[in-house]
Amino acid sequence: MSFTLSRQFAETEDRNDPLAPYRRLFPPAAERIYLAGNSLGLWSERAEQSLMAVLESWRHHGVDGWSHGPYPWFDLSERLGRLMVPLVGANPHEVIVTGSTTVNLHQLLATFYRPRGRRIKILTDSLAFPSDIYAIKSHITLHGLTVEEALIEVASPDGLTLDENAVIQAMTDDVALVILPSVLFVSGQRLDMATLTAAAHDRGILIGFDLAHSVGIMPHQLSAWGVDFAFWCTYKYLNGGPGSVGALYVADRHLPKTPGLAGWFSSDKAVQFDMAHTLVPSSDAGAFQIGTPHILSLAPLMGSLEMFREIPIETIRDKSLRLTRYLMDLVNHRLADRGFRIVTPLQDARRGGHVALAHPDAIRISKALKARQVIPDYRPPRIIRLAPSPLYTTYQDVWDTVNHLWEIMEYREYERYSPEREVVS
Ligand SMILES: Cc1ncc(COP(=O)(O)O)c(C=O)c1O
Ligand SMILES: Nc1c(O)cccc1C(=O)C[C@H](N)C(=O)O
Repeated sequence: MSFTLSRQFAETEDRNDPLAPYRRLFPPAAERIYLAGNSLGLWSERAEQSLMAVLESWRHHGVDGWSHGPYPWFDLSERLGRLMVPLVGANPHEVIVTGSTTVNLHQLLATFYRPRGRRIKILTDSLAFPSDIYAIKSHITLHGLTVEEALIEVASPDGLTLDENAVIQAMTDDVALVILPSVLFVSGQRLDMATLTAAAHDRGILIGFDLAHSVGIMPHQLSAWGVDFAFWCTYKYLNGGPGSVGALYVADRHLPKTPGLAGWFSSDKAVQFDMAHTLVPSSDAGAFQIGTPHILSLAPLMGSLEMFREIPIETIRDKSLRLTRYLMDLVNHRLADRGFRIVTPLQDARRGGHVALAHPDAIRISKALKARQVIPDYRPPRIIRLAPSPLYTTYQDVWDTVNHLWEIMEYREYERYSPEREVVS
């Protein structure tokens, strides 16, 4: 066995890892091998500290917490938006922390989907996250159109990945809007957002991306690529906690813009408390907020985003790629002939932060991993997703995971588990 496949290699990599000190800030990472950070990132001490600070501010200041204390709540969404700017490659006024992935997509569809004449269609893909499809269908029907006439879901050649050329070919002159994921949630394929954006614009089509599976794990250049809008969550690689507030980006050239769904937090902050019945929308992305920010669901994110302020996103991407490459190498060498197939693209530029393994016994293997305190998740069709999170996953975690898989297969341990799905996974 070559040195790179040995556990000593993993130990050496961990010793040389510039992000190693951050793992100590995530105590649960030492209690199990947590590889579900692409679903819900782990609790950190920093997140707890900022949550406690907000609770203390509420206790101490009451209603004055909106304007007093270490983190006044009134413009917290804007300030957190600015912390997010380096992660998505935008200008500060283009980003706001608000809503959730799905709610933000509703807001952006309400704002940017304007079917006119022949251009009535929304182009998306057959592998998109279901919530995005439900939101898109809602807006099509709200416009009095049928899904059959106005939705294009580009087919996948293999049920797991997309061919970007096929997506571009589907950008016909009846398409008004393209909505795509940056990284496919099952296979982990990363789409070429720059090329897709240029192709959409060449054809006079607006384009927006769901960044749920790429934010916090890789750099983006939304402004430079010319993306019209984007939306994402903060509870995966950004570790904001369950249900933490999401975020969105709207390109400068679309600002100022009246939001499709307005509320009093869409207001220009200088006049919001005039309580007038005519909305004066904020001139920046803050206009796409609706009601009172969910401060308790923003609070942990403040502490969590401090870590991202300290670390260049390129350093995170570098470790992420090294971890996933190492994982795939180990799977190829140690689990050959065990029925696994890596469905995530092997090229660095074409994959996101997780590795997806197809196996006929994926559910039972996932359960056997969990029983060994290794936390993956399962997604149809027969996919085990493994997401190393650079702030807290070690190379030794990766080596140990593959070793657990080897033992589970060697001793047929997975046969002890039922193939029934769990309700939430
Ligand atoms: C790609 C993608 N889009 C949308 C969602 C829905 O996010 P939310 O439930 O926060 O609206 C998720 C995750 O749940 C997701 O992974
Ligand atoms: N948002 C989630 C939830 O509320 C419960 C369980 C899982 C989730 C997820 O985020 C799953 C995730 N979007 C996925 O990639 O499958």
